[in-house]
Amino acid sequence: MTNQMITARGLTKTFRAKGQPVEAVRDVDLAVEAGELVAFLGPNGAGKSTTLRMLTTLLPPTAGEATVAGCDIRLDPAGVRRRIGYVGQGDSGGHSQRVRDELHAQGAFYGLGRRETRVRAAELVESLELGQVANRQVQSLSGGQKRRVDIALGLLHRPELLFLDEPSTGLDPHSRANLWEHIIELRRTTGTTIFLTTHYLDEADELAERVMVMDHGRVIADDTAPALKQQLGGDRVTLAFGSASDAAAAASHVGGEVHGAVVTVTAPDGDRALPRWIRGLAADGLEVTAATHRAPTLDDVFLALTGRSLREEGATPGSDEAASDEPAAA
Ligand SMILES: Nc1ncnc2c1ncn2[C@@H]1O[C@H](COP(=O)(O)OP(=O)(O)OP(=O)(O)O)[C@@H](O)[C@H]1O
Repeated sequence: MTNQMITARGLTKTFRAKGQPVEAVRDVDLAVEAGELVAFLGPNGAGKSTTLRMLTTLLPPTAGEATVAGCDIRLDPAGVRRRIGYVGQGDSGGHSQRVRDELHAQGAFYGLGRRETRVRAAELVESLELGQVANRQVQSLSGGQKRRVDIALGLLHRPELLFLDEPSTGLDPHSRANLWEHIIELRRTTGTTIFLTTHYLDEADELAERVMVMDHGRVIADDTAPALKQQLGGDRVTLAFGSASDAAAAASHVGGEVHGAVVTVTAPDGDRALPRWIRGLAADGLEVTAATHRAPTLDDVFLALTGRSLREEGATPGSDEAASDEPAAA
């Protein structure tokens, strides 16, 4: 039997802005099992934060139902809040207290005894490597250190489930990698279920066990990153020719799209097809002057699903795995 940590059916949120309805989340179904690390990926305005805010009882749904950590979000919001940790987008930068005092205050907020709070705070200071800064004011810390303090605050009461809303946004690549190491280590040692939102394709791809892609308020894909890429991405092969007319003639053999003198083809086994195509085209007098092959990315998945690129929307700031489609010399 599976142990569901989050289930949602028909979750919907419609805001009103300037008298007009804004359908932020539309009829979303979710199922997250205990212990999973799930990334909710999508462009700005897709509805990720609104979904998280409903699941964490910060926002009432317009329609639909959800159970989080065994509690109904409408009937037992206090039960949900006791069992979850939530780290929103706003960071702890404004906090003027020292890190350790901030953690102790959080323990008191959750009704933990003084001794238990101190033990737990010390554990988190150690596991999130905050020892060096534990006596500094939170507002004096770096962005990455502040996010680690936020995560420690979210985990103080030992929640079964941790929601993180864009934990790494605004961090430099080194701090992002460091934060992720901590998140993964925490998950490994505590088994806490983690449900997070991100814009970063590379993070979702490499680190999450399951990726849910959201667009215009709907979940449009839900699987492991390799499965999504296999089903929807396909390898990207580009072939360059001496002229646009050669490219057009080649496309009639191999399919794909023509941009000037370059043909781009999406194929499940592009690496094996590429030498075959080059030989076949040469036999027809069409010389490939340059070629590339690359494995599919989650952006290809998003493109296949929506016809748009997440990158074009500027939704992947700092994404450092941007793959070029410019062909190199063959
Ligand atoms: N309080 C509100 N009133 C009106 N519209 C809202 C409100 N909150 C969110 N929206 C709208 O709902 C849609 C979804 O917003 P949401 O913040 O959930 O998206 P998101 O995927 O989390 O985006 P981001 O990645 O930028 O945080 C957007 O069109 C947003 O403008």
